[in-house]
Amino acid sequence: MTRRTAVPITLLTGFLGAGKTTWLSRALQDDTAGRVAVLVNEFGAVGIDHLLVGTIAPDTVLLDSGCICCQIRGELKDAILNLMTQAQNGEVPQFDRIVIETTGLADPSQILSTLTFDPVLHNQVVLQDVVTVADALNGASLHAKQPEWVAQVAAASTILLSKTDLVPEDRLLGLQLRLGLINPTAQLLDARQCPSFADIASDGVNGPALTRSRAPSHSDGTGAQTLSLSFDVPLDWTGFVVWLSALIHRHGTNLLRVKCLLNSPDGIVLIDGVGHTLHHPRHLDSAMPSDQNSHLVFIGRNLDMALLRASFEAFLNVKTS
Ligand SMILES: Nc1nc2c(ncn2[C@@H]2O[C@H](COP(=O)(O)OP(=O)(O)OP(=O)(O)O)[C@@H](O)[C@H]2O)c(=O)[nH]1
Repeated sequence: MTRRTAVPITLLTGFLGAGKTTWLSRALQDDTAGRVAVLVNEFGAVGIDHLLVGTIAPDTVLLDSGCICCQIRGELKDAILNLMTQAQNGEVPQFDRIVIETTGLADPSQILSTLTFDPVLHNQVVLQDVVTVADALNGASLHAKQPEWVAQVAAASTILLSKTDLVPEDRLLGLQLRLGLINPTAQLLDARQCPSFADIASDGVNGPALTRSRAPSHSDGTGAQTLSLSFDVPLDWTGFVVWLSALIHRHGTNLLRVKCLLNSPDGIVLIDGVGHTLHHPRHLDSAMPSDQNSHLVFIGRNLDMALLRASFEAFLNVKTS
């Protein structure tokens, strides 16, 4: 029996809303992508990213809710081993690379340790790249205060700067300097100019920065909370926009991430917010959960999530589950 060589793993990390899914979707569509299996870990009871990526890579696996780095490391290992077995049995297509997209709140050093030192995984997979997407718009202010952001930057073999189109050159230079101070060995690239896995390949000199990561470790005590709301009735758009704007205005610094996949009369719309920034809504052709419900996910710190739900329901006159 021929023994399969270890499958390379690309660990894709970056703070909430940095642009991980955007870059990954692009890389998967590149002609040189090859055969890729994707594992997505999301913070929040309702996964949205796997739906977006899943339209491109149908075998995308959503890991159960919970942070990969502290709660479900066993599940990550099982998911990898399951994938390998399924590919061997012909139940899923063969793949030459595994990409793991972590939640924006994961400290990669814990995951690196599992991938590198687990005695079973050790023979099956090899960690090839640690790619950290750093948000040029929010990186220098909002994210830099978060311990997970520092840990992600510190662990990178490649840092992909996203949203460079949204910031002036001088601000970009400031952030680049800062990133270089935290992790002087990572290669620093513009995410929009590097659309493929070949672009981000580290040269082997850097290697995954397991031992260099001295950033504070992430624990459940960071105070991050998540709220997921689902509903199946049409939404009052004007009311929703007013409510969301007020929420972001009031809680922008504590509200780390908003993601809404809405079933509207005009089709499926994705609304994306990072801190105070609300990105342009995007119409999606597919990527709707089979239940056809609308889903909202909020991630924040020091927020009263019960109050947030009550406020949404009262303002929009919608009952959520
Ligand atoms: N203008 C601009 N917008 C971007 C860029 N990259 C990402 N975005 C937008 O930023 C928002 C968040 O991007 P995602 O790719 O969902 O970020 P993420 O890191 O996967 O988010 P989480 O999984 O929630 O942590 C989306 O609305 C994207 O369209 C970029 O380079 N330029």
